[in-house]
Amino acid sequence: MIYQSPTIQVEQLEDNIARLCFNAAGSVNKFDRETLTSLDAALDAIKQQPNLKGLMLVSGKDAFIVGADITEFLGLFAQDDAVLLNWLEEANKVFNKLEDLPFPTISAIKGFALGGGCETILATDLRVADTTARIGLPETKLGIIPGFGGTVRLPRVIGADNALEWITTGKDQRPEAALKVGAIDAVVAPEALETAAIQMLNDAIAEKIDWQSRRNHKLSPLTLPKLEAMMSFATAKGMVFQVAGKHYPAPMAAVDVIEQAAGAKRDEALQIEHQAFLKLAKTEVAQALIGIFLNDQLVKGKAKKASKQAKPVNSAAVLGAGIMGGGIAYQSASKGTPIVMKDIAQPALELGLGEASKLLTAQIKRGRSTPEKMAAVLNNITATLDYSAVKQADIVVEAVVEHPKVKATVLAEVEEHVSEDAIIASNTSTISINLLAKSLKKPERFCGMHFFNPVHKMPLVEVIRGENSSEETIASVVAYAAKMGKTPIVVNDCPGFFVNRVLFPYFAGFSGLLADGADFAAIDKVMEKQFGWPMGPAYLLDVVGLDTGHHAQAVMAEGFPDRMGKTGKDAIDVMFEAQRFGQKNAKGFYQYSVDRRGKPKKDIDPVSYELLGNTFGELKEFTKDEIIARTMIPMIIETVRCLEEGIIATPAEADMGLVYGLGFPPFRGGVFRYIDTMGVANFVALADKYAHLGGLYQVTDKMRELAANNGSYYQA
Ligand SMILES: NC(=O)c1ccc[n+]([C@@H]2O[C@H](COP(=O)([O-])OP(=O)(O)OC[C@H]3O[C@@H](n4cnc5c(N)ncnc54)[C@H](O)[C@@H]3O)[C@@H](O)[C@H]2O)c1
Repeated sequence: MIYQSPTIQVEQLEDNIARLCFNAAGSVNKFDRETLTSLDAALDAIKQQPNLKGLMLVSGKDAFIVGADITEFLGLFAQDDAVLLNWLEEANKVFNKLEDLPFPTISAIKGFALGGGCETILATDLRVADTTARIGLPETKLGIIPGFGGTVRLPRVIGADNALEWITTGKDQRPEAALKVGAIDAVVAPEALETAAIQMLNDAIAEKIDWQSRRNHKLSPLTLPKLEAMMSFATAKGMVFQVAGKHYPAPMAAVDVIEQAAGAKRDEALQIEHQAFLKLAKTEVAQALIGIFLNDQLVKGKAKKASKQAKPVNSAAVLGAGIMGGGIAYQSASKGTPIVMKDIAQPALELGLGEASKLLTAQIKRGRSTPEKMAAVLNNITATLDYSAVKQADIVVEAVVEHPKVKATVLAEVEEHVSEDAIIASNTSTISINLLAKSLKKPERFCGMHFFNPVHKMPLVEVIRGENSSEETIASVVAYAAKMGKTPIVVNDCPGFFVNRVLFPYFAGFSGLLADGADFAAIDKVMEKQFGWPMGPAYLLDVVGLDTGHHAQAVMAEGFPDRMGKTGKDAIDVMFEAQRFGQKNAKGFYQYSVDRRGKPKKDIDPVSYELLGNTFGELKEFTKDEIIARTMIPMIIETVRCLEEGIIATPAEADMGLVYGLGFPPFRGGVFRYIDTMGVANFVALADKYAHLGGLYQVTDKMRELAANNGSYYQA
């Protein structure tokens, strides 16, 4: 044994080859500080070993190295520039040490080699992957750029154009794609990985492969003719701006760094990378995106824990084959849980199955599925008008029309037909879970399972705990949602549950602005372009449907009369009364048509201005800040109330619910990250300026207390 630590072991093989194995104690290898220090020491030990002729890097896990330890990032990035720069320089010395060894080196890659893992393999002279490998630099997705030499080595290995694409998109690559651009030198079967790597290393040792000139190429400036360089970078910048947009600066910074460092040798190029990294690491966007990554891990961890307590769900049933029922059936079937879809009307069943076929056909067209897979998914859906097929279901999801009496009847009926221990869940969006539970003999087996439309696209599922829901019921529904590929978040029962409870105050803020003469299209523009929502509130209401919105608003007003009770007619009422229901009947705030290529089109409609003008008078101008404050403050305060009342368990889950359920701009990280970034005291001061607008603008006592104590919702 040449070297041993809890994360790395180095042994000497025949032919004077050293085998360095990353093998941390946990389930994966990642680059935390301990592993970096260990790698440094291992390389020193290797350098001191006489007679070595080559080094092979391998992993003792299913994956090579999944990346840097992101849990260390927020704490690290909060430190002074000098500390952060020192960390970068020390880490890069280790990678340079690996690159500068006096003999050829090779990486044998299986599974993920991402971020720091990818930067490790780039520091060796040769790379062999097996068919399970996934290679890439995802850092820009976290609002930063690669910091361990990725922006320097990758363009020198695979060319500027390819590297720009890899780094700015952050996507991981399959081995065939990596081989095609020269990121790796061979792809082999998993069982042949180490043998193939040793063979290639021996070829290099025997000078059959010119590893020295490959290495020199990595240490030198990028060789690009001037005109070509200008074209590459200009094209990349145009593309990046279009895709990432102004709110996501990291991809553009990556292009700049590669361009600036193109004429430099390795060490100078690395300095350019360090400086850009330092700047990005301090941005609010990086904090928000890293926060989202960590929150996502937390939510996934909770789902994983729940699956240990869950009852296995081998077959499911959905009642109602409408928009939601059809979507739920498709999602369950395509993720491998057979499902019975029951309705009371044959045409509804045909519609539900038709929707599933449409989605599957689209996937085949995009090359993401095959006719065989499509047949298998459709075979997993049994459409029926009869309850008897529901008998063997482990879980039944009720998704019939949104009517308390109909749902009560259907729930009581289904309980008569299912097995003793089957779980029953409702996809209601507005009816109290505690109220619906009253129709069941065994309310402990019941909870809410609130999907979002369209089911196959929207990642969130709210799992709603009623006062009688058992923990096993909740755990089983959470596990089933996760098995369907969704992100489940558990909330307690209240009007609107979590997502709609915080959405409607935002709509109320929007309606208030319109009542004071604001232009809805101007509001949408600010909320989309400035704040970053995928749709502004008027457009969102059109998509949700103003009939649905009108109904849900009434439920919220009844649930929280002090804050959400209405005093007069608002913009939603005006649209509803004029039967402008939104996209569904082509008229809402906007008007909708289909363009020549068959794509849906949205236009300004003078009629809606006339209707609103008749009720609220002349249009007035509002500043961007006023628009953002008046719409966002009610949503933010209501989110805080949900946390204080225990409707949602943690700021992390609330923020993920907002990002996944409503498309809250990821670069802002969610409501709690947004307040923390602004400073709780600053937020309270801002809300106080608008307190005269009513109960939705009144901050809670606890918020005031937190502001006074200089506190925050997240701990760094
Ligand atoms: N559409 C959305 O955006 C959305 C989002 C989240 C939740 N939801 C909720 O999902 C549920 C269904 O909504 P939808 O939009 O799919 O409605 P929908 O009108 O498209 O479908 C309802 C289906 O239920 C069927 N049905 C009626 N009575 C039945 C019975 N006794 N047994 C079996 N089937 C019966 C109808 O034939 C119809 O096919 C509602 O509770 C709704 O609030 C809807």
